Amino acid sequence: MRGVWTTERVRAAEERLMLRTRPGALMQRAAFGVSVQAARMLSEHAGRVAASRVVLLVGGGNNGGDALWAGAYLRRRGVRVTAVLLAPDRTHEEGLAALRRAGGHIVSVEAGPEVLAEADLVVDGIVGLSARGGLRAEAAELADVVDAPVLAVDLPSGTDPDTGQVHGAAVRADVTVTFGAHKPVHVLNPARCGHVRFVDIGLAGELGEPDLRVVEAADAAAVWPIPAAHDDKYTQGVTGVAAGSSAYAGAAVLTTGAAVRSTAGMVRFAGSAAEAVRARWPEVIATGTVTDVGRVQSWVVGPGLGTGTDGRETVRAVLSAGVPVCVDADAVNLLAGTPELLDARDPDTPLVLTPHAREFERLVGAEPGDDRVAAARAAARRFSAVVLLKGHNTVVADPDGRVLVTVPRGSWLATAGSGDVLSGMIGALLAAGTPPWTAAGVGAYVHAEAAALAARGAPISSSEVLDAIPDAVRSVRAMSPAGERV
Ligand SMILES: NC(=O)C1=CN([C@@H]2O[C@H](COP(=O)(O)OP(=O)(O)OC[C@H]3O[C@@H](n4cnc5c(N)ncnc54)[C@H](OP(=O)(O)O)[C@@H]3O)[C@@H](O)[C@H]2O)[C@@H](O)CC1
Ligand SMILES: [K+]
Repeated sequence: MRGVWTTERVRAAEERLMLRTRPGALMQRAAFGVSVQAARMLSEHAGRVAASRVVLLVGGGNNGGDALWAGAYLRRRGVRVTAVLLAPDRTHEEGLAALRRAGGHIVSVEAGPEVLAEADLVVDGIVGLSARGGLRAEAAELADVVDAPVLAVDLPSGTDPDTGQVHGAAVRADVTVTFGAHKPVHVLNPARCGHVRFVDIGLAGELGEPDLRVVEAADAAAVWPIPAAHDDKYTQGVTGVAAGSSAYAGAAVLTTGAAVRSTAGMVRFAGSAAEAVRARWPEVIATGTVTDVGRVQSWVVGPGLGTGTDGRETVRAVLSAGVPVCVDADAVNLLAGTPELLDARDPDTPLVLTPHAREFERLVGAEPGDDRVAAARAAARRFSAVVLLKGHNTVVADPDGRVLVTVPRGSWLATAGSGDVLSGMIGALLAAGTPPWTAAGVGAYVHAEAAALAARGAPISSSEVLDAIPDAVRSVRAMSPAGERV
């Protein structure tokens, strides 16, 4: 898993590191990294480095200082560098002096549109970790006329470093160079950041435990249940699915199918859509009610269940079964309407709640808001459950405060029934004994991978996501040396 640290933690780490380094050394390391990436982009986009034109947008802080120093380094490679000063009275002095010495041009904001029109590359050094709110008017006007590729220093200006949210105007970068650590914006708003490149400034030893973690292919490969010589149909776990209704048989078929496709374990189904489930998935043992179903090692409850009395009693029965439960869709709504249902749960029974934003609002009484990580964390603590908050970024919070996020790869999952597929996958992982936080995070990762594989650039349905689960598992195992070893 890749670690992500908030602004506060990065600043504290930088302060500790600065006590042991010569003044200005960190900025120069950072800026050198920016200049290397800039040269790479110039080669790619302009076909040359020397004699190409770079425009630096320079705000009134150290982010602007980084841009100015990077400009000075680029001058050594024969690049024509022009700095546009957005806060002339607060410009980083050493950086400005370094660019001047190196032969860079300095212009005021008024000249910005003219120099930008000639640029082969624009370096965004408007604002970094101190960013608050969207771009201010002058910066916004300049950002608006940029046509050339953009390299953002630390983060695209105008995005919130800790939530990735944009309120107002913001830069859209092709490449973002981050120093010493990945920050939340880099994983929560990849659309604004473009490709994120890491520059090591020696911070690693000062950072401590990450605030967030990003799920990677290796994590999925390491935990995905793959049958070995000693396994039989029971050792990978039996998933129970309580989903669907006469009105929503499709949800039952999708949820059950996702559990079938995810592992070699067995799947049992309970509900009024048993006939439809049996017809589509002959390997499933399907019965009418939860009480008839026999032993399972996990339950998935909720998709298409309805919010009537039958649904409520199903949720109650499942929560009192003493096995891990993934609570999705209508089961989340039922918990929101009847919180006492949770009393049926033994406090030691692991629970994964998988709300989307509207379900989350019903459950918690407030929208997730800008800080979705904080919202998911608070809900996890409140319900003593893993909370998987769906959205463009899926956020998975454990009651102990740990948070996983998945980085979106397109919006392919914005299709009816995709949540049903996810809950079936998580249920199968829970049945195999995967700890709930990991099951939810890794389930979401492979779900997104399945969608990306199925889509290949065109819109898809949830059935196609479901069919692509085995390919997604193969793909994460192939991407990861850990997967090869399993
Ligand atoms: N610490 C280190 O060791 C290292 C730090 N490094 C670098 O320092 C950067 C942090 O620098 P920083 O703290 O000087 O502030 P920075 O982000 O440049 O902001 C400047 C000023 O902009 C303003 N402003 C706020 N919001 C705004 C908006 N939306 N639109 C426009 N303007 C806005 C606000 O001023 P205000 O006008 O509100 O008084 C703010 O004070 C960090 O991201 C990294 O690049 C690297 O060199 C590595 C070593
Ligand atoms: K920036």
